Amino acid sequence: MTVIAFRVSRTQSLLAFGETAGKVLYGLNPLFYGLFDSGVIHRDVRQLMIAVIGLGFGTGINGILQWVGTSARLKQQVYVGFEFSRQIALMMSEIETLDHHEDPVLLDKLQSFRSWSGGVGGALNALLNMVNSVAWSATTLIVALSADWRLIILALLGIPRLLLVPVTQRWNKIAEETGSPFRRLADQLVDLTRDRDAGAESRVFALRTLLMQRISSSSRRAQRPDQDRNTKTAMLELGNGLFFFGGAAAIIGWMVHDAIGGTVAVSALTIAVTSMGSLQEISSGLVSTARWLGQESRSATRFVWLRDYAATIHARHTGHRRPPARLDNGIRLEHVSYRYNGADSDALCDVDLDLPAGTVVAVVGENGAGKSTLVKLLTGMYQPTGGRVLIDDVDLAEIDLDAWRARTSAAFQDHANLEFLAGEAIGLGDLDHIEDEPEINRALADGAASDVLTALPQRLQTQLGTTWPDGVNLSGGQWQRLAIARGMMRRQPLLLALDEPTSALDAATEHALFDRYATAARDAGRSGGVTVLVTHRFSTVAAADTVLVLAEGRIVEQGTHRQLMAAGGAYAELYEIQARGYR
Ligand SMILES: Nc1ncnc2c1ncn2[C@@H]1O[C@H](COP(=O)(O)OP(=O)(O)OP(=O)(O)O)[C@@H](O)[C@H]1O
Repeated sequence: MTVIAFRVSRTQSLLAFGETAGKVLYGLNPLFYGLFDSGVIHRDVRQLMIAVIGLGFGTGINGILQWVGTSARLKQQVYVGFEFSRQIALMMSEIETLDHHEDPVLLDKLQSFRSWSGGVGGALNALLNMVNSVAWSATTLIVALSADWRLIILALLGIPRLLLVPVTQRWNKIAEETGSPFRRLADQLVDLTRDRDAGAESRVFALRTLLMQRISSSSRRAQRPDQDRNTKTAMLELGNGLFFFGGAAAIIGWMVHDAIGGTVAVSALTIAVTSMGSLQEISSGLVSTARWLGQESRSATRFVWLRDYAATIHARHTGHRRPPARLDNGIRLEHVSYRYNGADSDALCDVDLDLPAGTVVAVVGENGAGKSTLVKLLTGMYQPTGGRVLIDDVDLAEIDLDAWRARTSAAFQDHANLEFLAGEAIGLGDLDHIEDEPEINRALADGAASDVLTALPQRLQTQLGTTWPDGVNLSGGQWQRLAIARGMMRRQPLLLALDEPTSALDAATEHALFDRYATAARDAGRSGGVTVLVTHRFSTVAAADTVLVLAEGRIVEQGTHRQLMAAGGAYAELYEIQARGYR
């Protein structure tokens, strides 16, 4: 990590070492104090001059070097902090699947990592502190020993404090990890107070007091391990301080006794007294450096854990085959099951299914039936825990996921409200055409969203989102239609997955849109692409080539609208119930 820190900004890293030179100069001060006392006692002007120049020069240069070094360190810390945030974002975005967004262990680790990212930013800081402390302690020790051998005992008195560092490190690690879930909870609750949509609900239901209570209680629970750790560390430090200063007082007393007897020079006594403070400071410096290093190494361990986690997921998906240019047979699910991490039953269970090339498939079913899970397996967001998804007879696990994604498109109910320029928010659906206005307008038309654009003051150049200067807010339905248009950007995808993208639209608009998808899908039949539409509205799916009815993770009915109606099963019954509701 230190190497990365050094690479991020070499100049600042090198300037930061100015402090080390300053520390060496500062370590010579006891020598000049001793010289000064001796000069006064022996009325030696030369000694006095050297002492005064030495002290003045050392202190002045040290001040400048400290200033240069500290400013460089601070800048360095910010640069390195950014670099590590960038690397985390890169690692997270490179993970091909979505499982990690739902893994509480990973989320807690990420929280610890974020909360203590100062430790990462301070990688070089910790190293510098160590180098500074070592340079300073070596200079001080040489100066002290040149005055009196007993001063080595002063240095040894700081050792127990250093030996106890692993104990405090353990306390720190426990405190950071125990507090992490509560810190994450507190952060999420604070986010709820900032989020506009959650803000509406929290006002309607008068949740302010409850939210504030929960924020306070989770913050308290997050801080409690820190407080316990601080109390224990303070007690330990008190013990260490008493031990050091008790021992130091005995040694100085011994030297004073000898000075009165004339066997120790007054200058040596001065060096002893001034060194005592320095040695205590040095031992504090070394202890806090060791703590920094400990925190740094814990952050590094989490960083490495995250990197290994990302690599494990990468390794799970080793597929490197290209997806076909067009689908001849279509997509087949062969005894596919999927169970979420920690769940005790399958969300999808032994699904055996053909989605023929060029067809439009509607998926219906009650809440929790497994519809979204099916879509996520088709788009490769999750890998089946059993069975295979075959793309023209090739297992999706053998296909390069990035390449597969480049040939698929989607729109989701939980779409992102991308607060970019309107044109970008749509064009992102196909990066090669992000600035291609005709294509963006075509996608808007295919997604029945052209009128959303008409209402925007600067059309495609309109900034979306009122949190930005001149930003425009959209209604839930308008955001959703832009998300659908984004999904329409890619021409002739092999899979177009539409997971309830029309839930915020009225039934008539959804019906019209779905008919349009069906026509577009048949027109685009040249690529053999499969269109999968998930919906709760049975009335909109009549145009589909196949309707799948899912219940509790299984396909319970399958056929055309007519066939299913004629069969008089669950589909026909639910269709009738919904149709009565609309009459
Ligand atoms: N991240 C998750 N972790 C654990 N279980 C999950 C997760 N997501 C979904 N499930 C469970 O898997 C099952 C299927 O969920 P899925 O979201 O696929 O249903 P759905 O048919 O799309 O529902 P809806 O119509 O409400 O969107 C449900 O029992 C749900 O509780």
